[in-house]
Order: sequence, then C-alpha cells, then structure tokens
Amino acid sequence: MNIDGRPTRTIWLADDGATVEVIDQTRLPHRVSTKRLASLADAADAIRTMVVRGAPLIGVTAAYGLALAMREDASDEGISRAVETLAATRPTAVNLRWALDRMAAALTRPEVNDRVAAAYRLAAEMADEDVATCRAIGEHGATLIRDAHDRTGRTVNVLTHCNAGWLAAVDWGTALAPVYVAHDAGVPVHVWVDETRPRNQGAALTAFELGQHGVPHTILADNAGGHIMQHGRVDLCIVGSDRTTASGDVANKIGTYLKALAARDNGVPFYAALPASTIDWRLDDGVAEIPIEERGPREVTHMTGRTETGDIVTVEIASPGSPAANPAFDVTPARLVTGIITERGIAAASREGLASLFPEHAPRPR
Ligand SMILES: CSC[C@@H](O)[C@@H](O)C(=O)COP(=O)(O)O
Repeated sequence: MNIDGRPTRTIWLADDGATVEVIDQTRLPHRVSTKRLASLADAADAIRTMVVRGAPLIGVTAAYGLALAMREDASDEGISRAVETLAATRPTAVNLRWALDRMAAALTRPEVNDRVAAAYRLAAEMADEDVATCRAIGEHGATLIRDAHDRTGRTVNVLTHCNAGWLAAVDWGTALAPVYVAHDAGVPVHVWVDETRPRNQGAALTAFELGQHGVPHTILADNAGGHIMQHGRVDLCIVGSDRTTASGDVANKIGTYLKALAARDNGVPFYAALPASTIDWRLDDGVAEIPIEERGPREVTHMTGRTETGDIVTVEIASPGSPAANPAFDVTPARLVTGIITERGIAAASREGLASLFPEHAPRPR
C-alpha cells in the first residue's frame, strides 16, 4: 500500500542485507517513522511493545527475528532459545507459533553454517506469501461487497473493528483487503471504523490507512455500532482474527463479540477474514481454549494523543488510583459468524466448512 503516495510494506530487509526495518506503529498516525531491528532482542521487543502488531505481521516479524537470532547463535540450542523468546512475546495470535514452528523445522535440517542464509530466505518467502495470501482474501471478500452493491445499487457500508488492514499484515491486510480490492475496482464502499479502545487501533491505524488509500470512512465510538446497525446503516461487518478454532470460533480484538451480537440482532452479516495460518486446528472450543492476553491497566486509564501544537502527550483519563482490567481479545462463537473469508474462498464457520477448504487439516476417517 502507500504512505504519502509512496508504496511501502510494513516490514522489509534493510539495504545492508542483515537488519530488518519496520514501520513503528506506536507512533502512527502522528509520526511516520521506521525502526531498525538488528537482533533477536530487538525483534522480540518490537512484538511485545506493539511497534509491530496484527496477527500476520507478528508472524512474519517472528520469522525475521529467528533470522536475526541465527546470526548470533545458529546451533540447535540457539534455535530453541530464540523460538522460546519470540513465542513468549504475545500469547493470542497463533500466527506467531505457526511462523516459529515453520522456521524451526526448516532450520534444523541444514548444516549450522548454512542456517543464516536459509533463515533469511524463508523469512522473505513468508513475507511474500503473506502478501499473496492477503490479496487472495481480498479477491474472495470483495465478491460480498460487489454483491451488496448489486443488490442495493448504493454505497456499501462495511463496519470493521480494530486494525486488520495492511498495517496488520505485510501488505493488503485481512478484513480490509476486500475493501481495498472493491474500492480499486470502482465499487462504492464506505467503512465504519470502530475506534477500538483501549489502544485505539481503529481510530489511529485503520482510519490512517483508509485515508491514505482514499477510501471513504467514518470513525465511530466503540459503543455506537449497535445503534447504526439498528438504523440500517451497516451492510456487512468484516473483522480479522488472531486465532480461529477448527470449529470456527473467532478470537479477535476485545469488543468484536459485542459487534457480532449486535449484528445478529439486526440481521447484518458478520464475516471474519483470515489466512489459514490463523486457524488453530488443535482447538475446538474457543472460549475455553484460546489464551487471552491480559495487558497492563495503564492502557485503559491513560490515553496518548497529539496536542494542537503538535506535541505527543499521554494523559490520565480515569479516576486516579482506580484499578482497571484490560483483556485484549475476546472470542466470537461460530454460531454468530456468517462466514470465514480465507485465501481459498469463503467457508461456513464450522468444522465442516473449514475442512472443505482445507482438506489437508480435516480429521482422517477412522
Ligand atoms: C489482520 S489482523 C487481525 C487481528 O490481528 C486484529 O484484528 C487485531 O486484533 C490486532 O490486535 P493487536 O493487539 O493490535 O495486535
């Protein structure tokens, strides 16, 4: 995608061929800046502090993190230690584990001396694959937007939660990829952007990237979605996911579940868009089994923003001393999900639905 008209990805190998550059998402939308990752510790820190975030991008950053780690110690023990360090950064997005398992399996095969080159090669391959996968999600999901336009003859209103656009992946994104494909094809589309407290990924990141791409959008306070759905102002909801079970339960940013409930009550189709790497085929019951990240209370009690004079400041918005809880994700049960948009097509949110698109993961008949 583009920032100020210049094409960019969220992560790339620097000109020195060794370090890795990422867009620093903690500074958006107020400052566009990059950060250089030169070591395993830098990569782990970037994921932990959300310099990079979003399930697909976390996975690719972890892959590059392993490549950086191989320069420090390419032994079998070095691989295990690096995997352990990176896996501990964030618990919910399963793309992290998926990327680390794939890298570790590929790295233990070559001789120790060949592991650095192999790691960079595979990390770059995974970055390119992520772009192609998200683009395919966009093509499949755009049919829903096109169909809605054909049915109504007017601008299609899509509601999304958090940021599942190109900033959450290497490019294109998941939930927003259908919007970009439809918009680029001339289908009139407008996005309702949930602000997404407490970190405001919607107001800060989704609004920023839609604005950069010229897609009409409106930021909504998180509590407004139900109201606008009741008044017929949403044609479909599309969200991303950090982990989806084999049975179609969808973990995504906190607040997603409430939007799915409101969508069901108002007959609004509710889709999750995700690559196969977000599906945890070992899990069945998302509410019971998906680990939900608990983040610090300061994200709830304080807010960061830009003053009119351009300074970035953090202010306290809560009653001083009151405790705050901060679960970062919730699980929307499959029964509330109309369909799952993947790189292979749109599936019903069920074990059978997902297995029909990904038969290689279907349980073998006994
Ligand atoms: C394409 S990304 C899907 C999800 O990762 C996204 O919706 C989300 O919840 C991101 O959470 P974050 O905490 O910002 O990493």
